[in-house]
Amino acid sequence: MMIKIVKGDQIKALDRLHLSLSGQSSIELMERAAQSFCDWFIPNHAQTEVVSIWCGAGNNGGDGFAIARILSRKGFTVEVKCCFENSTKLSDDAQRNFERLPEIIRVRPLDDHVNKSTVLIDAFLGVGFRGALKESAVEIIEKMNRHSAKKISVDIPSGLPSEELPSGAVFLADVTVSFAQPKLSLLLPENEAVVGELVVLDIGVFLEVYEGFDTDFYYITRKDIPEKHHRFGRFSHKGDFGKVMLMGGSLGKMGAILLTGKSALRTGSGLLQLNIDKDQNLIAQVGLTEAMTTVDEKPDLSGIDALGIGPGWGTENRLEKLEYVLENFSRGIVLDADALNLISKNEKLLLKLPANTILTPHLKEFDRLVGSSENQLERWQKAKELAMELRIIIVLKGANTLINLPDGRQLFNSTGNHYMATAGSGDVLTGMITSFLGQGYSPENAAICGVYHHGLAGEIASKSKRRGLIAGDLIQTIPDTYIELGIK
Ligand SMILES: NC(=O)C1=CN([C@@H]2O[C@H](COP(=O)(O)OP(=O)(O)OC[C@H]3O[C@@H](n4cnc5c(N)ncnc54)[C@H](O)[C@@H]3O)[C@@H](O)[C@H]2O)[C@@H](O)CC1
Ligand SMILES: Nc1ncnc2c1ncn2[C@@H]1O[C@H](COP(=O)(O)OP(=O)(O)O)[C@@H](O)[C@H]1O
Ligand SMILES: [K+]
Repeated sequence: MMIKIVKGDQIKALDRLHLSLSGQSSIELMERAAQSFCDWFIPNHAQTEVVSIWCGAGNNGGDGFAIARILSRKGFTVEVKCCFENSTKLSDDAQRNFERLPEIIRVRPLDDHVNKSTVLIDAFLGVGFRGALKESAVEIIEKMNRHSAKKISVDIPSGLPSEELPSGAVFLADVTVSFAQPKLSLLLPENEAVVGELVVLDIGVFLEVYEGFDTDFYYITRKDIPEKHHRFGRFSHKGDFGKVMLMGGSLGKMGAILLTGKSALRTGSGLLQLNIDKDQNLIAQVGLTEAMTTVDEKPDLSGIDALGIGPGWGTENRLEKLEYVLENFSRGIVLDADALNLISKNEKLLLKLPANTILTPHLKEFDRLVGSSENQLERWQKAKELAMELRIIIVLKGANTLINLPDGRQLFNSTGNHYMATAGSGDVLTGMITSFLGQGYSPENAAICGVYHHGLAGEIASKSKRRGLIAGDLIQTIPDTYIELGIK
């Protein structure tokens, strides 16, 4: 069961359902949210930081008061800035947490001067924000934005609607720490400057609770992955791990298909065959000793469990070969890079794609396929429609890669980081997804596991490599992703 990305205005109902199922009280859930925030905050910040928490009158403010209490008890210097008039009635849970503020915390009224804090936490408006901002709220947001401190939003930046782009003043966060599930607007690239780094914290909302909510958007988390993996036994042999064929590479671009091939092997493929140009055979054989090669224009596809096509391939004189494959193979195909570019130039190929073919375009490749979009929301919609119409899977790559399934579900990935924006990292993904297909995973699970492990490899590798991360590091780190997830 996967977390759904429930709309902002459904979150209250979601909470109610969780509370009735769990027997928890709303104040306990708020405490859990505040505690999770602090569990993330404390190891990432020195105790010498001076923290100013700007709290509104709703439950977002309630989170802020609870965070203030917990951080103060942990030794941080904390002050609370009340972003409401004295006469304002606070929400019940906000009021209770306001009353629980320890005396050591300085509580500043709305009109008090700006202080010398080094971290500003925005707990002013959360998902309960509706309509146009009141003038007084605009002033508060602008005041927060002028502050030179590091800026962290609780749940969502104040003024940002849950599903759209901001239409007025909005808090500009360096980091947004969201609870339970990311709100859709946090995943829009257009909102990057508003959201900053995105952290999503599990606050223990029961997964069953999500079932009744109507949305096609899902969020893939760590919990979803182990159950999707196949188990292999003591008597498993290399045939059980699948035989994959990869087509790609061309003069000057052999590296791409070699990366894809190494990635497939590291992901667990039993047998790998590279189909490459005849004059590039030596490079392939020397570059990847574990692989077999074929140089046939119409290679024998019998016995192949999955095919990955496109990295480094070029589009010159490839049309006939791609048609041959699409007409003669339907066991599991991943199309990437130049295979996608070839389809963009020959749209009729789209109609030849066997059901459940996996396409892995980055944004530009996707736009080449379907035409440009005004914004990311429109692009997501087009990806969904195309996947449904052709009964295929479209893996729209980028931060929070979006997997579009034939039944209309759209799954956002939660792993990965910007250090993965380096040449060849998409080729690595193609190898991983093809490998899982070859190991007998359903196309949906191959796409999910491929994308999740790929991003996780990026996270693990970037701990030591940072900006120096290259695609080869991702490949070397694939085995660590199995260890990290406890998959044998
Ligand atoms: N499952 C969850 O997601 C949980 C959510 N909690 C928190 O609860 C928040 C939602 O709380 P609420 O529903 O009380 O709402 P918020 O606190 O987000 O917003 C309500 C407040 O915003 C003001 N407001 C709304 N629209 C405005 C406008 N246009 N201009 C100026 N002011 C405006 C209201 O007057 C009210 O004071 C979440 O964002 C999160 O921080 C947590 O406490 C517990 C668990
Ligand atoms: N900012 C980012 N955050 C997370 N993942 C990213 C980011 N930038 C790129 N990636 C991932 O890296 C890969 C890049 O693929 P692609 O653009 O095809 O690269 P190449 O063509 O060089 O192989 C994709 O899987 C993408 O999701
Ligand atoms: K906020």
